[in-house]
Amino acid sequence: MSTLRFQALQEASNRKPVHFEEIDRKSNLFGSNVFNEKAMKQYLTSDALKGVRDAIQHGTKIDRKLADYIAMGMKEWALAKGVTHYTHWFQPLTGTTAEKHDAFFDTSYDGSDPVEKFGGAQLVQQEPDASSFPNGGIRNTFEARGYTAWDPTSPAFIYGTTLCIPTVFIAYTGEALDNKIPLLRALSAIDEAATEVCKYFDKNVKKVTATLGWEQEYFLIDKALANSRPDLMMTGRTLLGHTSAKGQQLDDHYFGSIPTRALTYMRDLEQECMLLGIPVKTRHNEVAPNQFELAPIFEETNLAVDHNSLLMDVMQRVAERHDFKVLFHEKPFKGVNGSGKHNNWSLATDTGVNLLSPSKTPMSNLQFLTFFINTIKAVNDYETLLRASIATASNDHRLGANEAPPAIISVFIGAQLSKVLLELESVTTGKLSPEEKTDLKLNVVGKIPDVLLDNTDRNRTSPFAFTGNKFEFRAVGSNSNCSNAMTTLNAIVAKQLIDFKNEVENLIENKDMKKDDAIFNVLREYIKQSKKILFEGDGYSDAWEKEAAKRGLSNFKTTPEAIKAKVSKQALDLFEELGIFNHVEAEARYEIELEEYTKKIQIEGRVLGDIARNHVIPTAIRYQNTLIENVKGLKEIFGKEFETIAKEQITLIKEISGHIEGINTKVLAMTNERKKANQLTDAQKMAEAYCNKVKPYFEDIRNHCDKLELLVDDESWTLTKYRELLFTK
Ligand SMILES: NC(=O)CC[C@H](N)C(=O)O
Repeated sequence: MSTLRFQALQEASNRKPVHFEEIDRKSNLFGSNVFNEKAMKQYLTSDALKGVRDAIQHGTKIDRKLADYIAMGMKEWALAKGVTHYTHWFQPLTGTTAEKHDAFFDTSYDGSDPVEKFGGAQLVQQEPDASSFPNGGIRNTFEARGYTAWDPTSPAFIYGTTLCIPTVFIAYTGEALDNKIPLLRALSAIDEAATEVCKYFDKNVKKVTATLGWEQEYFLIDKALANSRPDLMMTGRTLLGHTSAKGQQLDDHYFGSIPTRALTYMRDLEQECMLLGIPVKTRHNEVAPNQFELAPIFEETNLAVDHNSLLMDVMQRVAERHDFKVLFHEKPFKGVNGSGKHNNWSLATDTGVNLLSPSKTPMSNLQFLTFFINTIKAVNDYETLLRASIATASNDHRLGANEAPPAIISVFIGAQLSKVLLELESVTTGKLSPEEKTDLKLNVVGKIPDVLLDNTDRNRTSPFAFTGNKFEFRAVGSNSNCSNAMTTLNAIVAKQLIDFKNEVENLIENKDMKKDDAIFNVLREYIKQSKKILFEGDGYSDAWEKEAAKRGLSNFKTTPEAIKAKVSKQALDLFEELGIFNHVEAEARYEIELEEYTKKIQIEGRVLGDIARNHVIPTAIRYQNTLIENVKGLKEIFGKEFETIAKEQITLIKEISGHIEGINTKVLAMTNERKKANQLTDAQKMAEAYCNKVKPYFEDIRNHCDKLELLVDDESWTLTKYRELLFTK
């Protein structure tokens, strides 16, 4: 009998929910481990507090002296909470978070005078030994010149006994080495561009903040069971495994109550989130068995991205206490729903207006339409770049499969707003008559809040859907750091708003138009130019693939194809113009992503080869031997007659041999393709070889293994099965 699988099953079925009780109500706990306004007021001098506030609100630099004062306050606060270490917490291009802890504890040169020390220098800058973080050739490994620098816009927090200081990670030569720097640059670009456009409608607007509310989907699998699967442990997904007879067909998990163990985990997790100031609000079961979702209240984008990265780390740690393993992979199980991280995005002014929310007056609705239509136009013009921003080896499995949006980027706006756009499309070219303007304001623009009240339609098949007061970018993968998608989205909309302003100004200055006329004229043209991106139908259907191709929309099914858009002239110009990436940075990131893709497929190929040959084949042979023994026995007893009696067994023996042969040939062929691919020196070509030559063998090998799983005696099958992974609660 296969020991590991059955031991794991035994362990998992003996589990009881871990005892957990909330220590206080959420509102009392919220942010207690965050160096937020409340803590700063208590621990900082008024000058230091003002310094931090100015840095957050206006990007003002904090000088060294002030940094010393802030550090002093931060240290006192942290020590009072039992903290012993501090770390610069950053997000290198690995997609996860990194940290190197240092103790506050220090001594004088001769070892006397032990003290707790932490000054402005330690707060502001550190040089981690970061030579092995991906940098795409920006730095040589032998000169690990990268440093981390404090990002005061995301507050420091305590996790365990460590004070974590959110930082950017930057090369000595100034290039960004992380996910945060480009994001901050994009956020500042959209702030500037959107504020300018807002001034057409309200002169008091001084700042526009991009907001983000992510939804994190994940699978929760019993730790013992997850650990019993080498593929899950090494790659985050199952590379083989026959579909369970029961999957998500009955929707009984989706619409059922949350299983007790999972719920206890969620409560514990939510408490941690409260302490860390992550405003989680929603929890529920997701479509596939053992799949769940968690969502917070939206926040400023930089903070929201930090919170999501932190959350993913915390989720895994809390899961340990509950004997779970969290799977963030976009497609851990074939044949059932995968996991996304839908990014709900909007823009908010410092005067308290959500720019993507229609309101009561025609004027503010014209503002809404301006931002709404500009966003559509941005997605229309940069659909390939947006697709590239969510491209990863793991998300490739999800896009277009089992209730996940397709790889084609399109925008859903609902029937009502489609009607509004249709009406705006026919406004007069040039100056509008007073009657037309009044009519537009009263009957089209002015009616938007009412139409939206009835606009309850949602389209879950759309990768980019308007949902009443925000856009939901649904194509983002559950395992991704949101910053890639958010940097791109905010950048393309920023660029679009800059162009819009220029075009409106041009009409005002050179065509003698009034502001409103100019705005209507430009918007009308944008609507006409953005038709191809709008799609209201079923994004999962084959008909849409055909229609999208006719419209000239891209449909990149794999990462190597999709990410080329990151180094297109259009993208390089955009990033350069907005100061988000220079060409070196953009090229470096593209290389890093290609390399990451190649490595992921390489690892999967190796793990699959290993499991197929070292687990599946020996198990199959053992079972085949049992059958052979059985046939021999039957022959002994029945003589010639055995041929009829042992017919089924003989067929089975042959089938098993066929699959064994299939596995061996395919694994060998795959290994050869890998060797060939490894010879390639061009990163794009290598990734393509892994994608088009190596990866296709995965399905073949898997098919043979999965067939064997159905043939071989359950008792001797070593790999924990889909039904066990998905239905053990
Ligand atoms: N219910 C849903 O919205 C399913 C979403 C799906 N899990 C995705 O990958 O995006």
